[in-house]
This record gives sequence, C-alpha cells and structure tokens, in this order.
Amino acid sequence: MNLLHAPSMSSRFENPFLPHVRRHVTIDRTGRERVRLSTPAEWKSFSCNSGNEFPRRGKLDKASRRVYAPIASVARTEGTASIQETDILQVKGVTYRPPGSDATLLDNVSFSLPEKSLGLLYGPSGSGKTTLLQVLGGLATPTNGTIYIGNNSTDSTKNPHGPGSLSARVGIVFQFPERFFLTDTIVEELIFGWSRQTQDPVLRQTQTLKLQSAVYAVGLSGLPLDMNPRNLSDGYKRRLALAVQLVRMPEIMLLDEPLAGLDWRARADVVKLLSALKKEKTIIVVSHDLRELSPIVDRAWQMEMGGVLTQQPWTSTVTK
Ligand SMILES: Nc1ncnc2c1ncn2[C@@H]1O[C@H](COP(=O)(O)OP(=O)(O)OP(=O)(O)O)[C@@H](O)[C@H]1O
Repeated sequence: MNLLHAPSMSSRFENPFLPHVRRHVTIDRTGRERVRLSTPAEWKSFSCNSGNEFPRRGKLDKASRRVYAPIASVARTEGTASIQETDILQVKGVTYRPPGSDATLLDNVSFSLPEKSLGLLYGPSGSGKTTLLQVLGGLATPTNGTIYIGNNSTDSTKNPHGPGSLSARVGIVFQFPERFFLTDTIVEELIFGWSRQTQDPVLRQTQTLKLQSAVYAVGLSGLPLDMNPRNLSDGYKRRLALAVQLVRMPEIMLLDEPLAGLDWRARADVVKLLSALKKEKTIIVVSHDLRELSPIVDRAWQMEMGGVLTQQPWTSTVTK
C-alpha cells in the first residue's frame, strides 16, 4: 500500500447527534478520509467508519486544525471524492403520474437544496406537495426526471439514485406522525425494524450509539425510554417521530406539516428543534405556517395546482 497516512487527529464532535463522542480522523495523500468514533470508557470502546465527509474547520480544536489544514488543501487540489463539504439535493425535471392514471401530479419539477439547510415547500391543498415528498423519499417512482443526492452541482460523476437507494438516504415524517406509533415504549418505537438477532457487538454498539444520538438530538434524553409514547405531550410526540427517522441516520429529512395540530408552545418548540437540526441535516418542510418557519428557512418553493413548482425569493414570500 503506497498511501502515506497523515498523523491521526482527534477532535471532540461538537454536534447534537453525537455528544461526548471523540472523532479520530486520518487522511491519506489521495484525500481519502477515515473517521473513527469512540465513546467514553463507560460506554465501552467502539469504532466505525463514518463516511468521508471532511470535518469542518470550525469543529476542530486548535491543535487539530494545525495538522489538518495542509492535508485538507492537498485533498482539495487533487479533486478526490472526499471533497464533499457541500452535499446537494438536486431534482431535475421530475414528472409524476400515478401508475394507471393520466393525472399529472408533478409537472417537470426542478430544484436543488444545499446541504445543512432548510427548504420550505408551500402551496394550496391538493397541489402535490405530499406527492413530491413521496417521490423524494423513494416511495413513488418518477415518471420522468432524476433525483440526485449529489456532491456538488458540477460533479459529473454523481449517479442518479433509484427509489430503493433514496429511501435509505431520506427520512420522511408524515403529517400527524404520532397516529402511526406502533409500540408501547419509546425505545421500541425507535428500534422498530432493527434486527434483534444480530450477535455482532460492533453493529449492536453502532445501533446503540445511533439511538442515543437521535434521542439526544431531539431532546428526549431526560425521559425514561420505557415510557409509553402515547403519554407524551403533543410536542414530544413530534420529537419522537423525528427521532424515529434520525435513528436511521438519513442524509435528508422530509417533514410534512410538522407544526400541524400543535399549540403555540409546542409549535415554537418544534421550530427551535428544526433550527438546531438543520445544522446537521438537510431538511425539506411542507407547511402552511410560513411566518413561524420564516426565520429558519433558507430556500422556498411554491407548488401550484397541477404540480408546478416555482422557487420564491424568500424575503418577498414572508411578506405575503
Ligand atoms: N394515486 C393517485 N391517483 C390520482 N390522483 C392522486 C393520487 N394520489 C394523490 N392524488 C391527487 O393528487 C393531488 C395532490 O395530492 P397531494 O396530497 O400531493 O397534495 P398536497 O399539496 O400535499 O395537499 P395537502 O396540502 O392537502 O396535503 C390531489 O388532488 C390528490 O387527490
């Protein structure tokens, strides 16, 4: 192996998803990055590869920055796949007609969204907003067009993702998600669908860490995990519904009317939570609550009847 490994770095992970986790980064001369995560001793030692995203400079401590800066610049100039600081969702010319129907629910929809930002999708009832979320989440296959979860807009090597791969990379929280809780405890709700058979300790520890991270990220860590989710307040039910998706570690979160049916206090709470989440996730929200969401919206689109999407300058949107 002719790769010269740079010194390993360690920096505390300053994000709400992985509290108390130390991150050890090694980057070879080709710019390929290996990330090892380790938890404090009381959680037992564990490590895994966690993709190839560059750590952002601001997240590294001073010593790590000194080591990291020259390595990062080598990686960037060599143009490797590790240069993924600006992951983008790109939707190009997507049309959707349900199988066996002539109705066009989405008509040549195109848009993109930068990583770690929040896009707002609004429009009249029946215009096709939920349909678009279903297509983005891989629950329906576009009749035409392509959806990319790409690296950047000029990267010609990125591949379109079929519905199967989309559903693995996208988490959808439908309207009134608490109506679909299936189990009698918070923890069962979170791990629903996980294999109970696995004896692989690394996989088990990875799953445990994901669970802890999701619970912490939505502010449920103070609650007993054996609590019945139906006994949670409305706002906390929404938090749990978000955690159910976050635990799958999706790259993009799609939320259909996350404020619907909540009182003012819970609504403000959810807006605050989304504001924190978008520091780590790319989020698309379908909502009619433009004013409440406006402070955290980075990009906005209006869906018109017939599934026609137009991007809106956000400043003019909020004054409507
Ligand atoms: N399988 C289907 N076949 C035909 N039409 C459908 C199908 N599914 C949904 N529709 C229609 O597509 C249109 C768009 O529905 P969709 O639920 O996406 O709208 P929406 O903008 O999310 O509405 P709302 O704000 O009320 O949730 C509606 O007129 C709906 O009746």
